[in-house]
Amino acid sequence: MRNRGKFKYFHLKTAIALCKQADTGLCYIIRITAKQPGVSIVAGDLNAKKFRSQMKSCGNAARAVLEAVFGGRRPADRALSGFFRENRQLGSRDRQFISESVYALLRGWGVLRKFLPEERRAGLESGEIRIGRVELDALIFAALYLEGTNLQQAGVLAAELGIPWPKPEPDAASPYLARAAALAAVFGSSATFRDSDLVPEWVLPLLPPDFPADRFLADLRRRPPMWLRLQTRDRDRLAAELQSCGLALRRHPRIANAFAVENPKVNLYTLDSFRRGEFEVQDLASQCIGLAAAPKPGERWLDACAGAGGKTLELADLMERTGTVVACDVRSYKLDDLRIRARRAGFPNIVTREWDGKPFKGKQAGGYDGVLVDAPCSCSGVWRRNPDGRWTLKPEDVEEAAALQQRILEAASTAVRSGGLLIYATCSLFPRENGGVVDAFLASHEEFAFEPFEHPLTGEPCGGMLQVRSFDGDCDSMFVARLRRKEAES
Ligand SMILES: C[S@@+](CC[C@H](N)C(=O)[O-])C[C@H]1O[C@@H](n2cnc3c(N)ncnc32)[C@H](O)[C@@H]1O
Repeated sequence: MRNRGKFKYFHLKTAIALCKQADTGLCYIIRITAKQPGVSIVAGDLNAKKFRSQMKSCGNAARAVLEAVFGGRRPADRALSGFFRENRQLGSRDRQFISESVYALLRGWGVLRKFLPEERRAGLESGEIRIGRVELDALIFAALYLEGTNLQQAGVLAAELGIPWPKPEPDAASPYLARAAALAAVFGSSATFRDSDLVPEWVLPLLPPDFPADRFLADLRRRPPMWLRLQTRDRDRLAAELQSCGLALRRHPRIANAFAVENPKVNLYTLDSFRRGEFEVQDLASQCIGLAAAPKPGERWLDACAGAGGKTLELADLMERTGTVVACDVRSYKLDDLRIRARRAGFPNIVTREWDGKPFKGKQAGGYDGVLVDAPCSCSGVWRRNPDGRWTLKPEDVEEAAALQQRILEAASTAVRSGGLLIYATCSLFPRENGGVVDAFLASHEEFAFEPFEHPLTGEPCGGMLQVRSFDGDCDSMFVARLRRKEAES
């Protein structure tokens, strides 16, 4: 750090510095040019006073989220929405910065936790101690620096905390690990880092044997884009309308209804097109489940684990609003959201029903052309969006999930008619919950067999089971199996 009159400079990169004007508190990212002595402002005027108050809220939010997550009370998304509900004075920019910082903290936790002394780390992760304010601010700075996306804020934080700007080794093979090492140097930590720090140690051995762990781990460093599924055939008109609202959209090359939002800064839920039910936010991997099921118009389908109905709506849309999709869930309150979504889009072919999770009887038994079982799972496939799950899931949870999935698949399969389809899906990456459950089911159900289908994202043939991976489409990861019940001999 250097003092020059009323400016203080904090070096960010070789030729980039953060400049804080002492009298006004305004901060600038500046470029120091060799040709033209002096400086040019390249980013922002960030008001340090405002930023300090934003940081205070950010620290409060981060503490509330870490305590909820590690105390086993609530997942991060719910803890953060709770914090925003209790702090209604926060504007949309504050919320965005807070949310980005808290998620950066959780995404990089495997690296960042190494900067804490062992005892404090253990106490914090077991929910027994509160994290100190300075410690928390330093971790937020480290999280922002590590991801390299909010460097201006990281620069101001470093200045406030008196942390020298880390200097990563230039031309390192992994800039991310180089930034982690540079942080360790400024924190006086002797920790060393590997890509695999981004998940607990037990995770990689449970992935499929040929799984490209390097690509999986690289994806865990950033969240996937938001994906929309358009629910109207008038796609060009809707895409143009969304673009005119300031959204930058990228259409998936193979799936006509799937659009990535490159700049999710607009509140989608306030748009007229959303109120008309013309699109839903649904990850690309999740959209693959409906496409693998490929229900036909006029058919009768059962969505046995419908929850808030993301896939129910997709099935109903693929059926061109004809036939019937019966949406069930053992937690009937979850169907409330589904009803609202179905009404908003005016689907005439969705009905909801409670289910006790037991085998179907009477007319329901064998009463459906297709049954979808989108089973509750470890959710390891959505760790890009919900990074806290990486730090709270235990190996025994995977075993428990597999046992539950087996029971649900067994019970739901009774609703498939002779010659009908049974689709099993999870948002897990672990074969124990995926192929393991399907193979065990088939071993005691000779009347079902795999049915090949096309990979919705690539068009490649799949032999009846598919793991959609995050790097197949910059999305979440999901598993799907397509089974057909053999025609009964008459
Ligand atoms: C992965 S979520 C479903 C998500 C939903 N299909 C969607 O696309 O939005 C799994 C659902 O299975 C339900 N479920 C069904 N049987 C269950 C059981 N025996 N125990 C726990 N959850 C069960 C959960 O309530 C939950 O809503």
